[in-house]
Amino acid sequence: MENASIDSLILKLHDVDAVKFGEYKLKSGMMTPIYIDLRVLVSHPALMNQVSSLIYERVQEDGLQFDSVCGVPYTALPWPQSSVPDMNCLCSSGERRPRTMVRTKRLVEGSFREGDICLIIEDTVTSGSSIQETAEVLYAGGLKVTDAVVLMDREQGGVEMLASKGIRLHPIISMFKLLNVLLAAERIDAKTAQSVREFILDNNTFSPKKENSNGVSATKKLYVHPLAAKLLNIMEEKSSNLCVSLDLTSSEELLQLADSLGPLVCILKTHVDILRSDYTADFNQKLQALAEKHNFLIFEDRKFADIGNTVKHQYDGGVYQISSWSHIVNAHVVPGPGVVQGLGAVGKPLGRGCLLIAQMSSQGSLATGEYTQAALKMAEDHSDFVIGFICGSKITKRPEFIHMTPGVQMKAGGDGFGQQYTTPEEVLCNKGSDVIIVGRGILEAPDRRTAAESYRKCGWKAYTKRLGQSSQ
Ligand SMILES: O=c1ccn([C@@H]2O[C@H](COP(=O)(O)O)[C@@H](O)[C@H]2O)c(=O)[nH]1
Repeated sequence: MENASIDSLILKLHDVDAVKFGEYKLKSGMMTPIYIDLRVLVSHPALMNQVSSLIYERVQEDGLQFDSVCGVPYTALPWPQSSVPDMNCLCSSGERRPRTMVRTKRLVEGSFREGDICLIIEDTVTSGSSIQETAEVLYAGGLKVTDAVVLMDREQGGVEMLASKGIRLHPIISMFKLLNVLLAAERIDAKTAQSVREFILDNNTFSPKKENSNGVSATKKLYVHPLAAKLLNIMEEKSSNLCVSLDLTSSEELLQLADSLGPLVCILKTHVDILRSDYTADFNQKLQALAEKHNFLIFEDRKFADIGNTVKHQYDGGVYQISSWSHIVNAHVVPGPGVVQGLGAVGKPLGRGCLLIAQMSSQGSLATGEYTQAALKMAEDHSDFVIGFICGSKITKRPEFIHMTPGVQMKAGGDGFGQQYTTPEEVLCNKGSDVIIVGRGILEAPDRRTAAESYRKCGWKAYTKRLGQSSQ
């Protein structure tokens, strides 16, 4: 499915007022700053044709197998006829029909055989409950439902809720994509886009997530990668969400500092390729021993960015043999999913985890908008290896992913080479990140240990404040 056709559709939907910003009430009673009203499409046949083509494309691209199609009443009720014209189209009598009609009419209209698979088509999904209600009616009629296609996913838990009921949702437009396109076209300003993003992230309707929304305790979280669970346990045990970035050129100095700061950090980050000639293979073993002694994870900030086969070798072999000693590595998403697959081939059997670089702290970074969303999608598709993100702010409420933010110092500012610093409070309380990554804020301090302790204290206080817990 071409990005350009989705982008053009989003702009046209905005033109015809199918996307509105303001104060609106959803079916559930929830107030929302954005409302999607696709009923207007009946007055715009050309636009409806474009929607139908995109639905058809999605059906083909995702290889969906089904015997008949059913639209969710009322807006999407006629959509199957135009979207999948050669298919047997059914109509279900859902909750929204008057009761008398339900009693007097068949629940499912159209011809079908018991056990047929019916594809559901919907206009907009918030919680997924309308698709679920339609599916119930179809089940009662003897049909099976495995998949549903939706034009607009508000990204408020519908995908997860339906997945929990055995229905895969295939969205064409997602809320974050829509906001990015409208923002890029200057149809909305950055403030509006941000407030809608925050609303969406704060109003997830899928209850298992709500139960885990604090996310502070590994034991409270579902579906967490074992390494992410270990990290969350370390954070709680040590009251630390500080990742220290030891960007030093001497192995000896690095190891000494690791021993000194080890008790204060949950992660120790390295750039092993900046070490000078005093690097020897036993550096890896010594660092591992310190990680055991002080209970921290090692994160080699290698930022892999090549095709799968190459990163596999870079991770596993070469001078540094990174996979043998680093619990966590990271990767740019620019090569596509092959980079995660290549790293995963090495890292998964070793129980390692990967962070995807969804955003960067440097000025003028190109890792924004759609790129960030692509990183999120890649993480979702590889959650058996990806444990979270390098990012400036929380990009997903999915509890299995940990957000780690570099470019942190006690005072906001920069370094003259494009690095941009934000304070721990801003990153953890306002941007919703989980872990702060601090390098020169500690390395250039007159007393590194005292500085690290200040960052630990301040970081943990801000994090626990956000989670509504008391700091220790
Ligand atoms: O977007 C990014 C990604 C990685 N980094 C790395 O974090 C540290 C930050 O060091 P400071 O001294 O605190 O600036 C460094 O190792 C970077 O390579 C980043 O800064 N931004």
